[in-house]
Amino acid sequence: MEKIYSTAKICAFDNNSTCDLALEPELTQTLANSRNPEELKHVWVEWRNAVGPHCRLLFEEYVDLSNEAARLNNFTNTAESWLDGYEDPQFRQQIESLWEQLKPLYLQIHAYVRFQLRKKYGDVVSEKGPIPAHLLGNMWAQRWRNVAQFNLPYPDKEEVDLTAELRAQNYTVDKIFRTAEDFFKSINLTEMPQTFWERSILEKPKDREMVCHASAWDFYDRKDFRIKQCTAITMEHFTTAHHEMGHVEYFIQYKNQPVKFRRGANSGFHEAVGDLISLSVESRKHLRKIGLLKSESDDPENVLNNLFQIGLDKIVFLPFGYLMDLWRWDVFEGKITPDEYNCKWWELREKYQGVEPPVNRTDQDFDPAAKYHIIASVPYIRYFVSFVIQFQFHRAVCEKAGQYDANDPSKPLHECDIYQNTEAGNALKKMLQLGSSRPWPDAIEVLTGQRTMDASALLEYFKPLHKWLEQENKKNKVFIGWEKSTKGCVNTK
Ligand SMILES: O=C(CCC(O)(O)[C@H](Cc1ccccc1)NC(=O)c1ccccc1)N[C@@H](Cc1c[nH]c2ccccc12)C(=O)O
Ligand SMILES: [Zn+2]
Repeated sequence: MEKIYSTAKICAFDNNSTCDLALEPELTQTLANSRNPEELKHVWVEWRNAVGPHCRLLFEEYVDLSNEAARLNNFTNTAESWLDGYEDPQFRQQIESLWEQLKPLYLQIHAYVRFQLRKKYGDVVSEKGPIPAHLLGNMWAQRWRNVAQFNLPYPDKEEVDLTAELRAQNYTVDKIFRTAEDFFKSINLTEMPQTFWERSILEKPKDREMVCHASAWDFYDRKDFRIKQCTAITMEHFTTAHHEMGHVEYFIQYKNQPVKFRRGANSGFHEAVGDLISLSVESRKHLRKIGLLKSESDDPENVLNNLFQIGLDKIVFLPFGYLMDLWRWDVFEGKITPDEYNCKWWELREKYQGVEPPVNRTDQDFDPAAKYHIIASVPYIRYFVSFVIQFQFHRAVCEKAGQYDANDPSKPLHECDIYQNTEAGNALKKMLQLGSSRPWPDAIEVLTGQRTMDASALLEYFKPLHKWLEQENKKNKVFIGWEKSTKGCVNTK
């Protein structure tokens, strides 16, 4: 399935003699930059046609083999095996409770974006229904930052978008990774060893096919750590470089643990390290420090525009981060059978994300395979966990750096930047060095003083945006939530 996914190609929208377009970089770029709904629909549908049907039977076989392996390891099925690392029988209930706390914020940004998209695209976007998934700037509608420029709260205050700025300043792939490394070093974490630069693959090779989905690798010899990424000069890849290097920093911090404990406290911790650093990097204060933001003024409109763009990544991701394994847990437990795979997927996409397919789907399609983690058997609830705990980590390190104080409105959480603050870095380091040697509540307590996952830090970070969205949606009399989709998935049997 990885081979099918990593080598799949489709033909261009306006020219079907060009048929060598791959997910990265071509299709990703089109979904990010095209404003032509027909072209977006073409890329969205053709990608799914190129991967889904060819993976459908392989996936069924994978489910049986994976469950057999789980049983041989004394688990009931793969779902139980995947959840074992969270060491809490209440884990799924905790995730559901976190989603209930975060859902109101999601409903507000969803309603606002649907209103804006309707202004831009007209009736292809219904007033009260789910949002068509191909118009949101991303192949899986999991982050909507690429459609920020016609959704900004204060559009007349628009500043140059970061992808344009990176290109204007001739950022290279190497400079993207050196910039990320510089941040980690500045807070007293560790520079990349020489072999990292010699052995990593940071650009898509021209002479051969490669699994382009980014990944970080620990060779467990305490010296050899690498990243594989088909890096493009975009803001998304700039953030992904920090994400991948966060994995490598964790490898380095726990490298003196016994091999058994050279893992994240739980898988969400591993996904949170790089994204935590990105929360500082994407603050206006930091972007200005590294010359990616020219404007001197930090007036409230500019600050809110920036917070909104971060929300299009972080808030928007939450329902997707949840539904991915809601679907797979049911598949492994046999609650979703092969002929229900696709229509149950679209039920969850509508119920949690409020998105719909641009064209009707059937049980003969297999749209989950359009996402790397499904065909590569990479669990996904780890990212939902990460998107919650990274804000708890951010609140803790920002307090340590004296950049956040719950009682001081002049130091809001979303303006914090821990760059060059070694006290913050040392506090983070103490948690990372534990690896998986202690239960994860002990690890998170070392940094934050809390022993549980807690949505309050994320809600605190986005509080100004939440208030603005509620006012704006009320002013525009926008319908909050979504009615039943007119598109969807039909069983042909
Ligand atoms: O998949 C990734 C990044 C890839 C990864 O770094 O998480 C990678 C996935 C993977 C796992 C196993 C085999 C191959 C790829 N995980 C790792 O490399 C990794 C390394 C060490 C420990 C655990 C995971 N991000 C997610 C979502 C995401 C989270 N934070 C982001 C920031 C920017 C952009 C996307 C994301 C996605 O693209 O849907
Ligand atoms: Zn990761």
